[in-house]
Amino acid sequence: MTAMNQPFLSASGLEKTFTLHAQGGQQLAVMRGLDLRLAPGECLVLSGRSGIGKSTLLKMVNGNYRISGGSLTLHFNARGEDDGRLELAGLPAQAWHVLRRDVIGYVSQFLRVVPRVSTREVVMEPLLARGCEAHEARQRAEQLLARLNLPQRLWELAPGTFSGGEQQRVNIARGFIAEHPLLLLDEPTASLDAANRDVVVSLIEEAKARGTAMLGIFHDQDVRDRVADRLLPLEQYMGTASEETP
Ligand SMILES: Nc1ncnc2c1ncn2[C@@H]1O[C@H](COP(=O)(O)OP(=O)(O)OP(=O)(O)O)[C@@H](O)[C@H]1O
Repeated sequence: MTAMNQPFLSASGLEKTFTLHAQGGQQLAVMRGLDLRLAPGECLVLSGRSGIGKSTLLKMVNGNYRISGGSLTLHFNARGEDDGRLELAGLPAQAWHVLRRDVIGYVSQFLRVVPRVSTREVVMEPLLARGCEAHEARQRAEQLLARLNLPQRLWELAPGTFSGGEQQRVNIARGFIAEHPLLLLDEPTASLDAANRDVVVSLIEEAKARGTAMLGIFHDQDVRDRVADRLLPLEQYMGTASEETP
């Protein structure tokens, strides 16, 4: 087996149960027994009906949701960078901070806006956090914003008042700028027009070519067909909470 066939991310028997503290500690079993292998340069697309647990899985991989059971593992040796496996269940907060800076990028559906921070700075920030020179980060940010057709007059403004599609493009630029080896994509094209969807497809293809492993959710069938190397249907891994819903 070549290094490219080794997974960069794997899950085995992964489980997620939410405890609803506001509702008397009621347990909501969303996922059980999920297995996956994601290789460098591969885009695996999560499929399944609304509420099946697609975003939940991305949030577990990003460390936003605690892992309830099973294992979720990064394999650094698959990229020839380091010899080792890193188990993500139970990692301390500081380790997640470093992982999100250097390893795991996340394009969420909605931009989390910090007031008074300009669009250009929002996009530059992941590179600056890694110690990249400001002029280089600025150049990369501007290239991406231009590619995503965000008008230059908006670059100096904080994106809080931008339209949904404009905010999504800022989010995409911020997510792709740091070229993390693992990228999580939660409906990155949901609010975009056809021309900008094409730009995102190109960004994904380029990321694949440099060996980025991607786990994504794409409701747009056309985009999904263009970017997916494989689909992972989540129905087979649903917990009892989903079985109760028609
Ligand atoms: N923080 C949370 N607390 C409690 N339950 C949650 C939480 N986050 C998600 N859930 C529940 O987990 C289930 C899966 O939700 P999730 O958002 O992962 O679904 P999805 O497949 O991404 O849906 P959609 O396609 O509609 O976005 C849902 O029943 C949801 O109510």
